[in-house]
This record gives sequence, structure tokens and C-alpha cells, in this order.
Amino acid sequence: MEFSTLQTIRRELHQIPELGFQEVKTQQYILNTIKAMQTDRVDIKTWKTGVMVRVTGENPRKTIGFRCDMDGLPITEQTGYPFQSMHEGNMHACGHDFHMTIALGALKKMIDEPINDNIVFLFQPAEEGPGGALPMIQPEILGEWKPNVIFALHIAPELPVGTVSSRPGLLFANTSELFIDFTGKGGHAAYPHLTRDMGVAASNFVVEMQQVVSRGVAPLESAVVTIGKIESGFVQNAIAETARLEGTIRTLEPATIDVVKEKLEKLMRGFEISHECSIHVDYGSNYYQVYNDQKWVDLFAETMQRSEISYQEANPAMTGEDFGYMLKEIPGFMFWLGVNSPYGLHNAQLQPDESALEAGVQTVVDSIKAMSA
Ligand SMILES: CC(=O)N[C@@H](CCC[C@H](N)C(=O)O)C(=O)O
Repeated sequence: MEFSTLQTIRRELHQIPELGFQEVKTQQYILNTIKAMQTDRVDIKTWKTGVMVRVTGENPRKTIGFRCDMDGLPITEQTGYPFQSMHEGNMHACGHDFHMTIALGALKKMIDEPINDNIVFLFQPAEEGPGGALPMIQPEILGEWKPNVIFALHIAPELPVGTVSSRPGLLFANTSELFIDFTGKGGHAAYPHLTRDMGVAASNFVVEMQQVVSRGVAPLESAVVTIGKIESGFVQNAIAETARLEGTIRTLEPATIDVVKEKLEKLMRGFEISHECSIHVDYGSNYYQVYNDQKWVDLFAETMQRSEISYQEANPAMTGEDFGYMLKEIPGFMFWLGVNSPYGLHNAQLQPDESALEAGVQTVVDSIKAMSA
């Protein structure tokens, strides 16, 4: 695919960001694009809002999988792009528009330049939540299309274009969403002593919970607890009866998540007594760590060293990815693709450099060919 075609696809996808399992227009866009490339060797299946495409190889001995994610985030875009999101309040702020475009570019190339092995492209919904990877790889969905090896990429705003990065072992953290609901007693702003103010309880909780990591988790283990959203109250002169905190827990070890949850729950019980309220916690979706297979990362690094792309060893990151569930089941790896944006992932001004699209397609195609060799 020409750069201009990749750019058009990216921009058109960028305009229609949809949240997890609502990717209806995105699915249709992907299906239309693939149908325009249709040859006898391509089969397409859909699952919920996802798309699965198999390119049959000329003399297949195995199936190589490439997965990309499809959903956007509930963030109001502030890039000022002329092709800004048309879905008010939603944005492709995690680069999934890039991931899908690169997958489509690589798919076209693999149709035009057949290899011996089968290739399966998985366009997976709901990576940001509630998680599409685990249900998508169930035998009743994938069936005989299950890959023998699988890989995926994620854009890296802090890396220059033309650079990729990965590592054997742990690349991304274990995650759990965190939703905490406080219920007390509301009332007039002038009579606080007659109420149980959940604005105050939740605010204190956000401050106190910082000590769960600093004092509850062993210093050589790593954890993050972040509250990304706080909701409470309706009007300036009434005391809020309820409050809701929404956040996420991240750890490098799967077991540390349970330590953090136990400490948070103890803190909640204490807050119920001291603030005379009830507190309910829901852990939403939980993602397993992204753990890369040494053999496939080594092959990837060697392949990149023979190309114009520069390979760097990555550090583990506290980002999460439900691709971890695919890697738990199927050997493979994930890598970062440099896109050189001054604003990071999940930022309303994320502006990845589109010249990384061609580098992304080339990297995926070279990797598929190397895995098949
Ligand atoms: C790469 C990336 O940014 N992934 C997301 C995954 C979110 C998982 C879940 N909704 C959670 O917040 O725990 C991330 O925020 O790391």
C-alpha cells in the first residue's frame, strides 16, 4: 500500500473512535477495506465487533498470528487535527487507529506476496476494557485458525520513528481496574454535622491509599495504584451522599495484585467506621501480564538488525494489555513501535508521526517472513 493510502485509512479510522465492544463502524470499515483486497486465499470471520482474517499459505506448516486492537478511549480530543474524532468525547488516544492501519497494510502485502505458512490477522475489540483478547482466543471462536505463534505491536510516543523496542520476559504489567463506591448521608451544606460527607471521605481515601504501595508492597516489588476519575455531588451547596472513584492497579508480579487489593479493602473497612458510611469495591476487568517468549524476541531483534529499523532493548512497563492472555496461550511477543509524539499515550493531544505507518507495515511483514522461514 502507498503511504497516502495508509494515511487515508489511519485518518478515517481516527475519526470514528468507538469504545470496547461498540466498534460497529470500525468493524464495517475494516471489513470493507479487506473485501476490496479479496482474493481466493482470504477468508473472513467476525466475532462480536472483531474481525478475523486468514490468508492461506502456499504450503502451510504452521499459522502465524498478528493481533491489533480496535477500540478508542472516552477522552475528548484536543489535537486540533482537521481529521479530529467525529465521535464527541471519544478519541483514539492509545494509537489503535495506527495498529489497525498497520495490520491492514501488512495484510495487503501478505496477500500480494504469498508465503508458505498461513497468516491470521486478529482485529480485536475492547482492549481498553472490558477485554476482548481472552474471549476471542477461545477454541469455539478461533477453532482451527488458532495460530502457532502470535505477535502484536503498540505505538511508543517516546521513541523516534524507525525504532522498535522489545524484551524477552515481562514487557507489560498485570492490571486490575478499580471502582470504589462510597455511600453516606447527604444534606444541606450549612449542616455538615447532620450528614456523612462522601466528598470528604473519598478525597481522604485517595490520599491515604497512596500508602498502600509505599508501605504495603515490598520495596523490591513494583506496584501502581492510580485514580483517574473522581465523581461526587450535584450542586455547590449540598453535601454529597455518594462518591465514586475509578482507577487501576498495576503490578509486575501477578500475586502482588492480591496484596494491593487486600490492603485497599482493609483501608475501606477502616473508612467505613471512621466516616460512618458503606464502601463497595468492584475490580472490573483484570489483565494478565504481557510475557514475551525469548526465542521469538531474539528472532525479531535479529530480523530488525538486518533491516533499516533500529532495535532497542525495552524496560518493563506498567502499561497493561489483554494481549497478555493470548501470549499465555500461544508463544510469541509484543513490541513497541516508535511514533515520536511530544504527548504520550492516553493524552488528549497524542499526535503520532504518520511516517511510522510504513515502518510499522515493513516491520510486521519482515517479522512474519522471518517467523515463516
Ligand atoms: C497500552 C495501554 O495503555 N493499555 C491500557 C489497558 C487498560 C486496562 C484496564 N482498563 C485498566 O485500566 O486496568 C492501560 O491503561 O495500560
